[in-house]
Amino acid sequence: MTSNRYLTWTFDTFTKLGIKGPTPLPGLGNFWSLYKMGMVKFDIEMIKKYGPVHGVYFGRQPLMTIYDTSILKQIMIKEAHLFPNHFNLQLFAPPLDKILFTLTDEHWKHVRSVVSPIFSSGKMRKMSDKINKCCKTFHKNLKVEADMRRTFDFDSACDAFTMDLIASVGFGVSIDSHNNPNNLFVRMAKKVFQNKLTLGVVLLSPWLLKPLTRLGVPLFENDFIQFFTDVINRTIKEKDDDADDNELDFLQTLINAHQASADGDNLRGNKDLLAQSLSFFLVGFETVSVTLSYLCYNLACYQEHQERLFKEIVQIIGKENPTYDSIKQLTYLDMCLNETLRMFPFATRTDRVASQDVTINGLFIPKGMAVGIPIHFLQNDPDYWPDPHVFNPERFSEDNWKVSIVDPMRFMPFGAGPRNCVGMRLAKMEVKMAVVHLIRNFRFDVSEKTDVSCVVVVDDGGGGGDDDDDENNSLLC
Ligand code: HEM
Repeated sequence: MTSNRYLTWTFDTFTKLGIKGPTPLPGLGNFWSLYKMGMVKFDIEMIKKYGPVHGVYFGRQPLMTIYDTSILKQIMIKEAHLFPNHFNLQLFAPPLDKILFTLTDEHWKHVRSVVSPIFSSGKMRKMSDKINKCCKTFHKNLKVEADMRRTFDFDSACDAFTMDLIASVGFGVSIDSHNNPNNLFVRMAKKVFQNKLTLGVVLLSPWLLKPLTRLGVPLFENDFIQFFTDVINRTIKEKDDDADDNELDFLQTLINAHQASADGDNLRGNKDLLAQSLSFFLVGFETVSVTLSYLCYNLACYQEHQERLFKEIVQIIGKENPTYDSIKQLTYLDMCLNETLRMFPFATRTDRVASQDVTINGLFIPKGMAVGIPIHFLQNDPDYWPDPHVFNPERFSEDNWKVSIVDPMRFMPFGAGPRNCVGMRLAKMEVKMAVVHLIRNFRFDVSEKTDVSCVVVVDDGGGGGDDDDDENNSLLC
């Protein structure tokens, strides 16, 4: 039985297609096993047990997990027009139901074409100053900890840095959230991820969300939405037509794009505008923070790679502020970042939905079927990546990448095809510029006190970065 966009729940959906999978629980699908094991382990177990194409029930939605990269290439790239949308759990109430990630078909195409130029290389170049400013605040805050030689939570420091970035790059607001946790912007932004009740519902029975939302229980608190609606309305009102292009933040650029067409309908109304601005928080905050944190952790664990990276940074960037163009020369940094994204991709999986019945490489995929793409296991399968848990940036050296038979579908931390991550360029630039500022000033080491999130920066890296004139920077984080 097929509905307009999704397949409806029937126990024999996969049996009819001749596809194996774990037995679902009535009403919960395979949620219980998924909840117990976590997404990554669940994917690995299911692939081992039921093969590279198998069926699971994600709540009420049958979902075909596909691990075969030749089929994935067709779905995500070559035949992407047949799989234009994400599987939308319809978690979000307005206006968040309009964020790019959840939009579908023509509406998605339209908004993506408006949003994409915001992430062009030209625009990225103009972002450098703002990012450097946030990096310097980050460095200053870490130095305080270093001077006191105390252990602290590096993840939280990365969160604060990323929050400053979003406020500055996204909304043109300059903050230091590490030292001002009670700042209104910081408090409102933190509310994004704080509604525990509805998050619990999302995990256990997502289909309850719609009725709950109708009863007035939103996924996100209303004052958060109201705060950002006011920011946007104020910015529209105060729009400065003579503003220097370098000064434009994303919100202002979006507003310009919105108002560029004669009918003002480039983004369909302020709701689209609000949604795209808010999506900076939903998709641009934790992704960058976690990636930066893991990269520094890897460098702390593998001192020889940190040393090599330090030398590259000192040689190529020296004391200068890094820029969009200068960081392109940091090939070893690129390798280290890629290897981190391979080991710890923020999105452990992504998905697509078939818009019509289609047969790919002999596999029949009915209209409305959701296809699950297990990014984490594709990038960590020991049969393909030897010693996948070892941080080995050499895997991404130009020579190895060229001569080895690396299948590009086995490295897709930002997804693939027309529906890939629109913010990839910005994300990579933010992480790399932060690493330049940190590594030339500090040396990261693993703390003996804690295992994962804390690293110890024992001394000034000796790179003499411009961030600080003092010698002997020492830091525990
Ligand atoms: C290291 C950081 C990041 C990672 C690993 C990441 C990863 C991803 C992935 C895997 C997807 C799904 C792609 C697919 O299904 O093919 C995605 C989509 C998306 N990302 Fe990112 N992302 C990051 C940072 C950002 C940032 C900084 C922004 C914007 C400020 C952003 C905006 C988006 C948007 C808007 C989409 C939806 C695109 C669409 O549906 O057209 N991401 N991201």
